Amino acid sequence: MFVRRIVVVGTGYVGLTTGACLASLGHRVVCSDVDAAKVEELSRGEVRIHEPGLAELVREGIAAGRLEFVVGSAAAVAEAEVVFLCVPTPMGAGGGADLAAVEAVAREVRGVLPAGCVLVTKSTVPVGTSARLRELVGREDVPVVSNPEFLREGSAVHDFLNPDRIVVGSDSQDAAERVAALYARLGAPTVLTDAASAEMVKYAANCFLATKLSYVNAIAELCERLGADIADVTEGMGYDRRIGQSFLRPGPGWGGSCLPKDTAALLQVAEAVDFDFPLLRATISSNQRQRERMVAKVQDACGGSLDGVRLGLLGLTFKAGTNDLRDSPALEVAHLLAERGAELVAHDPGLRGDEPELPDSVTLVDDPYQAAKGAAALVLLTEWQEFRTLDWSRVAEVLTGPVVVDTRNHLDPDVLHRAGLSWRGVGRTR
Ligand SMILES: NC(=O)c1ccc[n+]([C@@H]2O[C@H](COP(=O)([O-])OP(=O)(O)OC[C@H]3O[C@@H](n4cnc5c(N)ncnc54)[C@H](O)[C@@H]3O)[C@@H](O)[C@H]2O)c1
Ligand SMILES: O=c1ccn([C@@H]2O[C@H](COP(=O)(O)OP(=O)(O)O[C@H]3O[C@H](CO)[C@@H](O)[C@H](O)[C@H]3O)[C@@H](O)[C@H]2O)c(=O)[nH]1
Repeated sequence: MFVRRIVVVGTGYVGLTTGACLASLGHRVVCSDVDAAKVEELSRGEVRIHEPGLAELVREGIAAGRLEFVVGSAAAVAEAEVVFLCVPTPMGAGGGADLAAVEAVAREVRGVLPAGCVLVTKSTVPVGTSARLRELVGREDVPVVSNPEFLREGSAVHDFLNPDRIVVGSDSQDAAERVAALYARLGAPTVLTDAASAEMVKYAANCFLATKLSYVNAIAELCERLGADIADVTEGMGYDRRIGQSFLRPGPGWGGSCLPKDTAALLQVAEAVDFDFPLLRATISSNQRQRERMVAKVQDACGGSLDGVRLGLLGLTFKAGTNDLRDSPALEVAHLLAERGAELVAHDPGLRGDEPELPDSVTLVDDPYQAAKGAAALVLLTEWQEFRTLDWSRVAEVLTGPVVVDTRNHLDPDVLHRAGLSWRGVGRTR
């Protein structure tokens, strides 16, 4: 059954993907945002974020008359059947989730939501937020539903349309079923539960993923000390179906717009109910240590000092396939290298150079060979596919030192060795 009017508030990674994908499933969607310039661009089919297939879906939705963009939420929701909140919930003071945007929208729309309309939180919000929103909205005729989103950046459209599961929680069974029905065509396993449990699923999943990565990064360090090879170790672990092969790649630490803020938020929620959570604290502190460990690796590769040393960096985004720099481990490693006196020249295929998050200490160049030119070492920080197939002989010619530090174990050491380069990975014996 198609819904005549879905409103999606917030047109970022989650909101725009949700709006465009729901329109592609046949629903009629209005997306609203406070950013008037963005709304204008989106109305022309121009998409700023780098997500495969998203711009195409947006243009198709507009052309089919099923997707439109407006500024502000109050007017948009007047005839809505379902309203999705997809606004930011960044890390606030003390580590908790800042709910200012979610609450601002709730206040903006509470007087104009039609009777029977369902208000859905898709933003990641702490347990108890649905209950708080119900009070804030103060409308018996407007049920509140939690429907957390699990998409990954870089594969947002694919993940939305091929979800591992749909989670919908509410104290109103009827409202939860109406929201679950929107996804019926996707045929995904659906968990229908109460609002608190749905909110908890999201944090429990992200914190589990972060813990898995901190664990793998620690095992990689142990491999280095004991002479074992992390690639073989994780392959051997991953064949156990209870563990699985995914999310086992060591790196410069986990980052991005979600895992860091969500781990901090769950820790704060735990503290608020007097629950000591040393496991999660260690997950977070190990991640900070991992970044510092990568810097020590680079320093060691450069003979002990980074003062005045020129380094080429490959990648600055928090992972490949996105132009998102929020909480990027690569940026933090760059910051720590600059603090030790290194001169940094970087290339990232996802960046244009006008991103406000780019620090002054890094010069961004258009191609990887320019980043390598005159550098004492090349440091790979983000696993862009194109870095695997560089002309390594050309890289070796322009580097002043023959060293490549590969913080993602992304490159083929044999290929680099053949080009006369020395390769240093993470937790590898080769
Ligand atoms: N990025 C992801 O991969 C991802 C995945 C799952 C869940 N989430 C969660 O989804 C939420 C949104 O994340 P995002 O990455 O899409 O954020 P984003 O920063 O990419 O986009 C948020 C959008 O909301 C708009 N906005 C802010 N305040 C508004 C208001 N009052 N009214 C209307 N629009 C407003 C902003 O202009 C922006 O366009 C967060 O809670 C996040 O934790 C994100
Ligand atoms: O084997 C791995 C996998 C990931 N990472 C790093 O972990 C971070 C997070 O990666 P990923 O989870 O792919 O990125 P996100 O797009 O932030 O997605 C996470 O955060 C989203 C927002 O909550 C959730 O919806 C997703 O399910 C969850 O995977 C990045 O820095 C990656 O480089 C590794 O170092 N090794």
